[in-house]
Amino acid sequence: MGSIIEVQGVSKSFGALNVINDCSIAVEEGSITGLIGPNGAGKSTLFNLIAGTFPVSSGTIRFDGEDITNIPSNELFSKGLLRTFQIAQEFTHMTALENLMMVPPDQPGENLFNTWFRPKLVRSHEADVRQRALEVIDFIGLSHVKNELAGNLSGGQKKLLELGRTMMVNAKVVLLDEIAAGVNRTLLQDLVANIQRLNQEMGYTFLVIEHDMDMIAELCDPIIVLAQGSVMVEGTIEEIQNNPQVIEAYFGSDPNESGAANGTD
Ligand SMILES: Nc1ncnc2c1ncn2[C@@H]1O[C@H](COP(=O)(O)OP(=O)(O)OP(=O)(O)O)[C@@H](O)[C@H]1O
Repeated sequence: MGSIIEVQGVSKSFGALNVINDCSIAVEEGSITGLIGPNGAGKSTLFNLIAGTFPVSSGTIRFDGEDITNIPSNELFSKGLLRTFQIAQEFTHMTALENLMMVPPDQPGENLFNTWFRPKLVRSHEADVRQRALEVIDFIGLSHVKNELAGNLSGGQKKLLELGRTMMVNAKVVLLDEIAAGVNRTLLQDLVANIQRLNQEMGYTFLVIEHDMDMIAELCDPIIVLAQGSVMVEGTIEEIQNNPQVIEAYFGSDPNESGAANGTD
């Protein structure tokens, strides 16, 4: 398979601060690609550029062969490029199931004409969406809390719900930004298993920013290491862990003191 995301020679500055410097990455379709790097390396900024949250200063970004440089995030969302950041704004006063049902864009119910003049169409569409939401909530293992308010879910359950929301639309690529943060080990295993299932069974491609190196090691191949806004090295977990440049970037000149490549920060 070819690349589904291609970042070519992208730079981004905030005022005088050059955060992304002539950066090029390619994300293979069907992969779970990791993006790691020391604090301040520019990982989140690169995500924001890919997801259309910030405009690039220069360079091009392609998604599924199409030039998407500076296309706004809502348009990318409908093309199937999703970032959990934008779907994390779950409505805390709504139930877990309702949160899933809120996701599909262009619901007939949102159209005034349909609501007033074609109520049957709205009702049947709602029934389809509800059925889909029930399947998704079962898939992610949250059926037992489907009627719980989203605000009452644990941190890990919210992350699973965020992942579930990507299943309500036809996602092709999902950008996961530190999804393991604050999630307990049991739910982390559920998250990992669900990401792998979405990858294998539904063909999702993932680009994953993660500080949890166990999760990176379990999930990601290849792994791209970003340092000072450019790619330092790309490879398997073994290649990354044994790369002297990576060890230097993370731990400075004396890796042995820090227990190299096991806890990134
Ligand atoms: N909107 C912004 N305006 C100005 N500077 C910014 C902005 N966003 C990020 N930066 C700066 O860009 C640099 C890279 O930040 P970024 O969050 O992309 O790094 P990161 O690799 O994701 O770091 P971390 O691992 O700590 O999350 C930092 O120096 C940060 O202060």
